[in-house]
Amino acid sequence: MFAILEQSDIQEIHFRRDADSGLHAIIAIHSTKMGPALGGCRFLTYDDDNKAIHDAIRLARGMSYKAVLAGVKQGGGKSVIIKPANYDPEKLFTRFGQFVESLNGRYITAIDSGTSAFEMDIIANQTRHVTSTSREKNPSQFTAQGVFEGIQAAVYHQLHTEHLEGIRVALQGLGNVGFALANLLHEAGANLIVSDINPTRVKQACESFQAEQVQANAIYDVECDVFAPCGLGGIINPETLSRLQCSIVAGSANNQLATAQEGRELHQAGILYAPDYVINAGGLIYASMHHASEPDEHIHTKTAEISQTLSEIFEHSKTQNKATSEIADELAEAKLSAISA
Ligand SMILES: NC(=O)c1ccc[n+]([C@@H]2O[C@H](COP(=O)([O-])OP(=O)(O)OC[C@H]3O[C@@H](n4cnc5c(N)ncnc54)[C@H](O)[C@@H]3O)[C@@H](O)[C@H]2O)c1
Repeated sequence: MFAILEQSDIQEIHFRRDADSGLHAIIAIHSTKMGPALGGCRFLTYDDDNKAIHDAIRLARGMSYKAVLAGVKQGGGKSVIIKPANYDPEKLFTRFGQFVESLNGRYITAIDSGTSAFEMDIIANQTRHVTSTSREKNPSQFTAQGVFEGIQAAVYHQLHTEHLEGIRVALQGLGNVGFALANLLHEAGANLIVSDINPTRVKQACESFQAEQVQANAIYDVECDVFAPCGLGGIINPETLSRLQCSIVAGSANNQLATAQEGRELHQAGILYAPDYVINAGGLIYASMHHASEPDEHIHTKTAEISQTLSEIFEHSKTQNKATSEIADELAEAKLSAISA
């Protein structure tokens, strides 16, 4: 286990099992150097426990990198609850809230795939170290806004146009972020090709945004300007990469690259990749700054800085002929190591 922690430079990992509620939860904390670790709570089914542990670890590190490049005073953390076949949400998330509380504020939880304000409200009865409850705005709106502006920056850099009118965007995943992003893109005049494993979401997107639909696995083959992954991670992998017919990959999903190698290969293929943890920082910015009672205008200003950071990464990638994913990692690591422990 320590080898795994060392590999990802993880500071702490906590486990909680509760037989009564069926809770099997993991909280990974990458670093608290910049402040309490903040990161969402995933509630998904996993084939085996190791996959859940790896998810928590990888995502926690991404949160540190995300926070330091977004300029918010948080460390990186993530939690995963392995979704049981049968469960009472009130009981399960009450126990999880107690787990979060037991860490005395070193970890602050938030929504992520599989959780919503409903679960956060249950957690909030047990701890104040929680964001994105129903008393707050949905952070996904801020994530979508940041991704939208990041796509604009990528299109400007790669296609030399300031407008999204007529730009073809293949959007994978129409959940909290994907659907809000589709709305913004549609309003800006982009043409959408969408996929989701949930047919209801696809139908809604087709009706609302005059989007074309493709089967979930066919989204990689769509000829487009931008491929926007907004579902789950690991979708840029040896099987999918050679199929991509886009100029830009820019979406909200965390850990889009299966390995660092795919980042290099995208660069070699001339596809501009907007590093996931940079472009999708809007939700973290909102959660962090709202938790610290900062006014909305400061939150919007900070969210708008995402596209500036991306533009700098794109420029460095061009001048150094290096993958954007490597440039972003180097930038985040340099900033993190400049902060004293
Ligand atoms: N919500 C946020 O503010 C936020 C912030 C940063 C990063 N993210 C990341 O963005 C991604 C989406 O987040 P979300 O909150 O919208 O999650 P969500 O669970 O609301 O939506 C995910 C959507 O993807 C769909 N999906 C799953 N597998 C798919 C597949 N193979 N093909 C097509 N669609 C598929 C699901 O049916 C669902 O509609 C996740 O990777 C999440 O970690 C979200």
